[in-house]
Amino acid sequence: MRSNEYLIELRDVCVYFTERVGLLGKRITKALDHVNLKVSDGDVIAVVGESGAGKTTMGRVILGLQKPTSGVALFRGKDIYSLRGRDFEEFRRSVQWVPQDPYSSLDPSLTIGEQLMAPIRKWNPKIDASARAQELLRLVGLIPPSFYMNKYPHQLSGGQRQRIAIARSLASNPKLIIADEPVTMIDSSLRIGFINTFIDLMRVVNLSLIFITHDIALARILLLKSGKGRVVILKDGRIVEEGDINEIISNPKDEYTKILINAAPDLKKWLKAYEKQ
Ligand SMILES: Nc1ncnc2c1ncn2[C@@H]1O[C@H](COP(=O)(O)OP(=O)(O)OP(=O)(O)O)[C@@H](O)[C@H]1O
Repeated sequence: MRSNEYLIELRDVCVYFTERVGLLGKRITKALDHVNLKVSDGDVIAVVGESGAGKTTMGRVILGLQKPTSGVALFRGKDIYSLRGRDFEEFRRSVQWVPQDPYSSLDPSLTIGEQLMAPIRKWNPKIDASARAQELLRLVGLIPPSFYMNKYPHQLSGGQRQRIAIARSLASNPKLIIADEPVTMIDSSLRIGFINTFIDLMRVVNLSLIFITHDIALARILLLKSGKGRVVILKDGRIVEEGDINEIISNPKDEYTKILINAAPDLKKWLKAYEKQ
């Protein structure tokens, strides 16, 4: 595949943060360390790692928010950090972010309708913003949409707010959504419903998804339900394993992957049942 056929490509990307320690000393954190990643249209990638592994930094590099210290991040074969004019607009439209905490991304003083219609008008000035906002609400399972249009964020549950954040990320008709621990703040009983929402969206809207999580069991559910995709295991800024989730879970090559598996009780049960087969 030629590089411009990938939606996103990270080539040998390093992100090093240098902090002063005392008067003369400095500490270097290798948030990403020689990372290579290829994302094609329609891909589902679960990025799994413990706190501090570099997951959010990887997302920020792809979003154009964190310039690599070295290496390149490409959007359709062009360096994200050199994009200008139309290419930059196309990139901004195509790659969107669903944050962990919808409180931080929603404006408490605006109704849900207003928060959705603003980006719709920005990206598609010619379409009926109200109709499109209601269509997006329906897509993320908030039905009837008219009920939600005039509500304020504080009038909704955490799960509903997170669905609004997903709807808003769709306003530009993106090609890729990067969801950073999108279900962490949601009650565990509702998480599977969220995973289903993402999977439905990918089918209906033809999206690629990078799903960031510390929970390898959740990654497995996402990948199995979507019927495609792969897992990327990040540790200390490095990709230690990448591939089919079931293969990696049943035959982890890296000690760190074993630690992640042991930290997920559901997976241990699944592995036992799998070994008995
Ligand atoms: N702006 C920054 N300045 C200094 N160090 C940073 C900065 N941003 C991230 N780091 C460090 O880089 C490493 C990776 O951070 P990152 O937020 O990408 O990890 P993460 O896997 O997303 O963790 P979490 O699951 O806790 O969000 C951490 O050690 C973090 O402290």
